[in-house]
Amino acid sequence: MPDLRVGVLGGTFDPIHHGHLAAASEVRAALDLDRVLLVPTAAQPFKDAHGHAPVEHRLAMCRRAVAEDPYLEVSTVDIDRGGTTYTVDTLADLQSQQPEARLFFIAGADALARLSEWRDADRLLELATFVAVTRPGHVMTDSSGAFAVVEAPALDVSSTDVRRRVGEGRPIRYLVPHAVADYIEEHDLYSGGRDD
Ligand SMILES: Nc1ncnc2c1ncn2[C@@H]1O[C@H](COP(=O)(O)OP(=O)(O)OP(=O)(O)O)[C@@H](O)[C@H]1O
Ligand SMILES: O=C(O)c1ccc[n+]([C@@H]2O[C@H](COP(=O)([O-])O)[C@@H](O)[C@H]2O)c1
Repeated sequence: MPDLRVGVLGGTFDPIHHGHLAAASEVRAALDLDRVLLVPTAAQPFKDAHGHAPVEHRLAMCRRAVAEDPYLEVSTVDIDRGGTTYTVDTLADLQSQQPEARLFFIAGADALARLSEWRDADRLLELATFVAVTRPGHVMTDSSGAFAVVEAPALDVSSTDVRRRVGEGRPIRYLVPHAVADYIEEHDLYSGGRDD
């Protein structure tokens, strides 16, 4: 039986936006993946977890965002493990859940720029094929050829921008799925104007 080809897009997703979804969708098609898992972090090692929306909200928004795409799924592997989220653990746990899968870890150019500082950086490239996606405003720094590179649709949207807009009372429709915009409104997220 041929290997299952599974993409893994880890993220804080505070909140998930169309840049994430377009990148996941592009990589899935470009690399002929069977599916892409969106994996919300419990606590990203380089970010202050207390500054972020509670994991329940970040997870709920991810679930709403993928509801209508048969190729995208949400995995709670990092949330279930808890503590600080290290990708070396994410990949090991996903591989033991799906021994037949070949994993493709997807990250934007900004995230991969600091890959050498990630836990067990040397081992990571053995656990998955790393896929770098282009992102407006961020230069792809890797010239080692260690990553597969996929040109994502150039959507210049960030979670920081979405949070800031909500805080300023500006629209976020068309930057995030409608179901995510509705969720943010229903739960009054980000209205304090935090922009970290
Ligand atoms: N617009 C985008 N295009 C391509 N990749 C993206 C885009 N936005 C985020 N990514 C990638 O998705 C992954 C998860 O990103 P993350 O959840 O940190 O979103 P973010 O918009 O960068 O958030 P923040 O503004 O809070 O730092 C990272 O690998 C990041 O590089
Ligand atoms: O493993 C690490 O040391 C490590 C350090 C920084 C980021 N990551 C992972 O990179 C992914 C993207 O993170 P972020 O902050 O851009 O959403 C997410 O899955 C993080 O867990 C992982």
